[in-house]
Amino acid sequence: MPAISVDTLTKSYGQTLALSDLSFEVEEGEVFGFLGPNGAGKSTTINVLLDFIRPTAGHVDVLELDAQTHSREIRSRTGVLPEGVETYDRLTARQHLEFAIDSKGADDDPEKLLERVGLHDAIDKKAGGYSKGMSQRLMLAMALVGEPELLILDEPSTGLDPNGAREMREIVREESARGATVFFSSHIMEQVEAVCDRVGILRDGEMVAIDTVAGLRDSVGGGTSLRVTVDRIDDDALQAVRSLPDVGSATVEGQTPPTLIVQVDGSKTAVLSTLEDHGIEVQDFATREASLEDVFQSYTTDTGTGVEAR
Ligand SMILES: Nc1ncnc2c1ncn2[C@@H]1O[C@H](COP(=O)(O)OP(=O)(O)OP(=O)(O)O)[C@@H](O)[C@H]1O
Repeated sequence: MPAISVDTLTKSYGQTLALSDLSFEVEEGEVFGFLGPNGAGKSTTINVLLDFIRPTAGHVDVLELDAQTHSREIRSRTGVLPEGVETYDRLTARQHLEFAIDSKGADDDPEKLLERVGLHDAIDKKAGGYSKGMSQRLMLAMALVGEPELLILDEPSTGLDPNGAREMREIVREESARGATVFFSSHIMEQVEAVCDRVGILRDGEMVAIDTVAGLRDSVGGGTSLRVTVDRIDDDALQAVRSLPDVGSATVEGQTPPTLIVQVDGSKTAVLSTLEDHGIEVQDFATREASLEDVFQSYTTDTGTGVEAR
């Protein structure tokens, strides 16, 4: 049973087409990573799920309810960590939590929730004095109120240090273990890679890929990334590398010296010899397993090859 079902969703802001015929589903109990570069439409999608904005066309169900006509019930069963921090300067963490618990009709213990997010020491301090990371932790504690069936986290790692980011991942895992569905937008690949069952990559308002992390890696070439430092590069040589049967994508990173990042499934020597056939000197090369970062790059930059067309 899908927890979120987005069907041919289109949203225009005047002349700007933010979402174009977007369709996807998030299964109940799944941790779903929603990735995309700035301006791809992630926040717009989240705002439609919560009925903060209305679609231009299409239909969205959340927890099997129509997102537009049942938004109150959906919000009462959903925990939301919105983009940007919206704490009240004059209220303490405890007061924020009491407010959230009251408005959801829940009976959580504010102290326990703040302990979970590592903010227990600041429980009676006013949020006006909080760092960005502390405010983010507070917002996460508020999202957890009432053991929601669905958690919608918009860029949850914003402002968190590495410890905070790790704790956030642990909380996502715990929430998933108790059966919650987690929908989580990010452009931080490591976060997504570490916790998500499936990932959708949004680009210019369209879903360009949706799969498990392993599946996405395979789709860009068997999971190996070859990094080749060359003395120079030209379009002919780049195209020749891209047309090799085992190459998923090839991008140029940096110019002094130029470095090619090639997703390759199979023979790496073919890449090196193709470059040399074009009179290009290979100065250095290294291979590593493709990270989700490589996958993201190949789906969201124009310099990748036709993975989008697959
Ligand atoms: N209120 C608005 N009015 C006009 N255009 C908007 C509005 N909100 C978003 N847009 C446009 O819609 C597109 C999608 O924006 P959106 O904020 O949904 O992307 P995003 O993927 O969340 O980006 P980011 O990662 O930067 O938060 C962008 O082109 C943006 O400029």
